[in-house]
Amino acid sequence: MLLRQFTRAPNNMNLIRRIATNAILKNQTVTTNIDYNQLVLVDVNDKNGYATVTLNRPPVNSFNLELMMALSRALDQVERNNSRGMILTSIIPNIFSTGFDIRELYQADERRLREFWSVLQDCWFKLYGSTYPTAASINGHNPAAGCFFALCCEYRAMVRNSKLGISGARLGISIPLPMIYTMRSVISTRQTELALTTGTLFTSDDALKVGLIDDIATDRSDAFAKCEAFLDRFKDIPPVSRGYTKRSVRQKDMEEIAANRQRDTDEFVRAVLNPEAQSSFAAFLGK
Ligand SMILES: CCCC/C=C\CC(=O)SCCNC(=O)CCNC(=O)[C@H](O)C(C)(C)COP(=O)(O)OP(=O)(O)OC[C@H]1O[C@@H](n2cnc3c(N)ncnc32)[C@H](O)[C@@H]1OP(=O)(O)O
Repeated sequence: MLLRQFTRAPNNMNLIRRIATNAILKNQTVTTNIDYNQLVLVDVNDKNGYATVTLNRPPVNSFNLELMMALSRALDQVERNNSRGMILTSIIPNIFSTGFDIRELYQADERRLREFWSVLQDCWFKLYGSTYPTAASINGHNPAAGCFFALCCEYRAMVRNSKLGISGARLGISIPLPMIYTMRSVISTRQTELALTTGTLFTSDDALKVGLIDDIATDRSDAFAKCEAFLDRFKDIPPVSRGYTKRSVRQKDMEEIAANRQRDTDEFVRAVLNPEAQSSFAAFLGK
């Protein structure tokens, strides 16, 4: 009960979340027969109160609408459980995520595409705007959208010999604002612009040098242990003041997206349906 009070969101952020949620309640595509609890696993460690959120869509954890929805539900669960912290990771041994499922983008149905982006926005509000401490245990390659979710966290440990970055430029996709704001919250504006306009995929050494990750790990269990050690740093910090401060740092970005959610979605649809991007997707899929 006490913990619930400590971790409650500031009122203005509740408003942002309400605006955000209302926007997607209209026109939702109904997806049936999906076991969302299996696509993203949520496990809470009783000893330290940390939740582990594990992406579980082999072979490469590509984000289709269903995986995105499962992540959104998992983040709700973490919030509801009043977890003391959260570690985002993947079940696949050497891959965190391949990013968006190209099959979701190629010759996409516009209505489903809009819903896809709307759910991504939700995930962003929930993860980037979370009050509890967050860490990403990057156990392998993480190009594109998976990198975006890892960057929403407060800390990243990545196993050596993996690559990470938001590579959309290589496919002819312009990068939407939530991704820009999120990367800019981790590295400088100059480095963000450079990374996103070149679609750079950073080696672990280069990612560490530029500040995209905080530590290099020897393997997945080392990455996970490093994430736990990061979360432990907040053990003696009162959570409510910590949460408010984190939210205040990130608030401007979220207010801007909440106020321009429709425009952000229109931009995403335009970016994905543009002929240059569509021919990259076709080439990827061997069409
Ligand atoms: C406006 C949007 C903002 C822009 C930002 C991001 C958008 C995106 O996220 S677009 C997606 C970008 N992602 C990529 O370009 C990554 C491409 N994939 C890879 O580099 C490798 O697959 C990876 C390093 C992740 C893993 O390599 P391997 O372990 O060698 O596996 P395979 O390459 O053999 O892949 C296995 C299997 O999965 C299929 N696959 C891989 N990625 C995707 C994907 N993004 N979408 C759909 N399918 C994907 C791949 O084709 C293989 O399929 P099969 O040949 O049928 O086995």
